[in-house]
Amino acid sequence: MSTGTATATLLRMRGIEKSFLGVQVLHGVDLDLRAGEVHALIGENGAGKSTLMKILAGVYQADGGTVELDGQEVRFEHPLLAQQAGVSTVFQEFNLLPERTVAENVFLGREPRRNRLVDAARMNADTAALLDDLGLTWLTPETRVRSLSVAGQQIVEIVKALSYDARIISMDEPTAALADEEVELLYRLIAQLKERGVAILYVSHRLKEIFDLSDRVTILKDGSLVDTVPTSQITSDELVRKMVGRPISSFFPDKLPGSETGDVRLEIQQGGNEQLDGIDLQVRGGEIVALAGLQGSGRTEIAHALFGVDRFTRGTVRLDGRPLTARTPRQAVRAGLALVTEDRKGEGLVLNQSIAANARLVLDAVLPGRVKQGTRRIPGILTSLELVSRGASQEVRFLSGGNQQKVVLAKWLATEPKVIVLDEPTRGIDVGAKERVYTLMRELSAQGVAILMISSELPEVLGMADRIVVLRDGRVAGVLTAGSGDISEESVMALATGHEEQR
Ligand SMILES: Nc1ncnc2c1ncn2[C@@H]1O[C@H](COP(=O)(O)OP(=O)(O)OP(=O)(O)O)[C@@H](O)[C@H]1O
Repeated sequence: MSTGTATATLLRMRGIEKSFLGVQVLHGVDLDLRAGEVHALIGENGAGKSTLMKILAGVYQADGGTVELDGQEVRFEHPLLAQQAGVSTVFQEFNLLPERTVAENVFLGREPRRNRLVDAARMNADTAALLDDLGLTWLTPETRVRSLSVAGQQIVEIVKALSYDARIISMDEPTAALADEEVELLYRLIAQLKERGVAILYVSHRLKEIFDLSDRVTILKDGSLVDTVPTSQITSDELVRKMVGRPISSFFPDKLPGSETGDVRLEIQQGGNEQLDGIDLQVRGGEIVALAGLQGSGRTEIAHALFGVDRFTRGTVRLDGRPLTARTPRQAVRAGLALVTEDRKGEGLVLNQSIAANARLVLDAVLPGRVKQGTRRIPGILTSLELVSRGASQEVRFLSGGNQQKVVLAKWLATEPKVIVLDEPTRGIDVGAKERVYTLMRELSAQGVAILMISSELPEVLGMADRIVVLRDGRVAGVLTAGSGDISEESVMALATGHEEQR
């Protein structure tokens, strides 16, 4: 136990100020980190979380305020200086070299040498010792990073941080790309880091994680500090109110009055290819059908096969009764499909172009005849998504991650699709904006759009879907209907894992 160190303040940030291009985004923020604590940092999209984290990491320089480490004022002019002082950051985009091994990545730029040559044996042994210490014996120093899962790569980043004797590790939405079982692994690793007295600064939009993991939570709003509180002393409603500035009453909005389920718009009969087999699926106009399942169960593969990214080699797909044979995404869009993917790295957004230009990207590229009409809808869509920006002419690279995701959504909604496939539509989006996305889904349903939603967040699946199609190993493991009584997180998981018989 590290109770002796649990209260020692390692890091003290005071009055941190930061402006970009003359616009102030941090207004005198204070933050303390104690040894052995998980300190959550939360706030709406654009609140300034990443900026504060990057100042701590030496990526950005603060315009004002002070940072003290162990009571000594420090100023990290470069990320390497922060790292050498024991302050490491695990960003969402990893800084690993995929073709090199785990050990080569951990010791990149400071390889142990013997007679001027890299001492690979020692490097591997030192890495093995670090892995061993954390009980990560399934990971070997000689493994090439490219062959690792996202979780594996994240672990390499954490091991690298520890090899620098990190006493502070910041994590930016570390579970965003992890499967459920990998999240468990991360939780265990975080518990071990705490035991060692490492302070963890944890940015996440998932409230469950904040309550599962954190000892204290700091809330930012519009670049200002709202509060820092022990997590055990705040309810999730209070937390949301401090963050969004208003209570969120019914998180999942009810169906709009007059919403009716119409004819079948999308139908897959016995769809199959290398990954999928015997997929039967129907989505009616006005209906929201969720695809649930573990990562690799075939959820995204169905979306890709529908959208012409991949293909069904068996079975038939119909859209409004007519056979759909999209061989390319372009054909799929023309037929009336939209596929909104979780797009965090800006794939599909042209980062150095404006919000306005990005929002009409699909219209311009694929639906020239509808540009005028579609473009008119864009401002309304962006407003309802609560986009935080300095106007439609702002380049998207200057938007926060969550706000970039909203532009991706807008780009697809502007095409007025008949069938919309939403792949993890609210990942990285704050709670207030999530509510807006759900309301928007209800509005689209009321207009007769058929919605196919892929989501790893079971509360979202249960809160929004009329039917849940649970996949396992590329097949439909079962279909659950909303309001039928047998529907719960457990029943979905039981189907997804194949453990239904054991319950
Ligand atoms: N390099 C930059 N240049 C200009 N403005 C920037 C830059 N980086 C961030 N901003 C602006 O600073 C503000 C805070 O952004 P930041 O990325 O810190 O938010 P965040 O709280 O991490 O949001 P999210 O939850 O969406 O990731 C936003 O208004 C953003 O547009």
